[in-house]
Amino acid sequence: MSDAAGPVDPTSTEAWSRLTTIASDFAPDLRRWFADDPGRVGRLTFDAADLHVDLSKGLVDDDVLAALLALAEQVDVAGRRDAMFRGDHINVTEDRAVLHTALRLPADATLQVDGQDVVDDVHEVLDRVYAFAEQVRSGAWTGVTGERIRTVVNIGIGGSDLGPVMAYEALAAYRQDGLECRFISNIDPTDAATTLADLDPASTLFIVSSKTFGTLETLTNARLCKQWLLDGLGGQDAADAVAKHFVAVSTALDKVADFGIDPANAFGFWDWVGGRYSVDSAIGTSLVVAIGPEGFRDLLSGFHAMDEHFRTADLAENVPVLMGLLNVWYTNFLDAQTHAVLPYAQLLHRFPAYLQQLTMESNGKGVRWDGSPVTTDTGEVFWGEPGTNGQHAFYQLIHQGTRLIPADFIAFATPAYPLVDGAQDVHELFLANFFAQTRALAFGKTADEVRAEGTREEIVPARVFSGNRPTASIMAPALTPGVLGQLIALYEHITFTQGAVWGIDSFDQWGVELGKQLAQQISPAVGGDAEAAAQQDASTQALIDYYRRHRS
Ligand SMILES: O=P(O)(O)OC[C@H]1O[C@](O)(CO)[C@@H](O)[C@@H]1O
Repeated sequence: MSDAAGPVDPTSTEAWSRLTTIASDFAPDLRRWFADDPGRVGRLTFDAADLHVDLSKGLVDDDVLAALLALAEQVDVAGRRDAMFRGDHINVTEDRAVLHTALRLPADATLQVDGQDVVDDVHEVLDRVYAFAEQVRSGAWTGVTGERIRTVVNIGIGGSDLGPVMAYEALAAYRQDGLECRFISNIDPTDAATTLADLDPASTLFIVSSKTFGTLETLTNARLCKQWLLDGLGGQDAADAVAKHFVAVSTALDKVADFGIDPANAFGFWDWVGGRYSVDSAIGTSLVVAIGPEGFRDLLSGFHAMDEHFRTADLAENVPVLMGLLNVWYTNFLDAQTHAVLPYAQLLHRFPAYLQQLTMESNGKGVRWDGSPVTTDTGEVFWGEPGTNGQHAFYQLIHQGTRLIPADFIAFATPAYPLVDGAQDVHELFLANFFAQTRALAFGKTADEVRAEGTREEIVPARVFSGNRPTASIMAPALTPGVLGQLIALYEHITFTQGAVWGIDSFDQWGVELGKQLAQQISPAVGGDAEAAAQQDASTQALIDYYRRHRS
């Protein structure tokens, strides 16, 4: 499967035909499959690093699995994976290597890419980030008035925000007391205003995080924050204040300097790190400040452990490959359109949002990496909320609605904050819900079972649960930095596997460009430029007109 030859069309493979045939009269019956096959759970449960993954409640039997693995062989998922790890330019439309896996290689590894040992580069920057974070954590780094830094505000959007904020929330138990991180992402001025409202400029440090350092939202927010800082400090020399209160993370260090941030206070990364794959680069600087270099090292080791599993495990035992293939089965053969991610861990409340960028910006594509149209549906709409909140909101549809919604359930044996209600361990009650939901979804409740409870016949149908609703259960001992790294890498590689099957470039994001361009073009019209307004379509003109009549 060479890039020159273009991707293999998955629908042209023998395995795809086999899957089509299987799907045509597929009648999943998890009750029977479990009853008839005592080995099912053992065969479909896997350990990858610290993650324990049970796929037995998925809609998959041995035939389906064999055909999916054959599909992976026939489109050469392993070859594409190896090309990624090697540093080949598999991001074809941007002619770039895709090497987020190099960000978590240990310092004694080597990886030559385009004539350069990238591991040296990675660790040189990591050491600088760690030294900076230690200074902030210890109080050695002070603001321009000599005050200790109490709040670090990360300014970034997309991958320069979602990863750090998700991990900051997830690892709340590992944060240093007395040092808070906040995050500004939206260009809605309300975001900056509410985030800064109760902060003291003298003890606030900003990290401007932007791969390109050209993103409108981030640069606008950075300017707002600079103004807020200078106004609040009153009379301090601007250059001195910026030097003590602003650092930057970017691949474009020249633009950082243009913004007025000293390159000595900037941490670089490389074009081979995609934004949505960058939380483990210097983009994670706010997180390093929060959890410390030791915590961040553990996070990186977790990523690396999952990378090694993905790189070396047989496809038949390879958890990201299996989960990616199952998603292809659900999407392309069983007509699933969305995928729920349901963490039974309050601290993972931003994980679904993080996965939305990872999966949907990666695989929401209509052309393959050679420019030809895709030959089948791609992408899945990822969404979710932490359990048990979701149970009291949208689980109704997952249990009894007409759509098939594969769902990943995530839980941890040990809670971050153990609490007891009287004699009852609340975490166990929480976990009982986690176990109950996947069981209910898999095995349902028949009409006879409903009747046996004495239910009136007219409402029996409403109380039946069909079952056979697929879930994957992911468990780990605890939500540590290492386990979080494994979890993120798991989903990165699931996303990779799906993209490889579909033959798409999962590492570009041209779909976000048109809206950005138009926003620049429409901006003068919003500000009252009649000529610019006249160039807009009738609907847009009318909406802008409404805004201009109603603004205060
Ligand atoms: O880090 P930057 O360059 O500011 O980009 C932010 C985000 O914008 C995008 O390029 C497009 O939304 C994302 O891929 C990226 O994470």
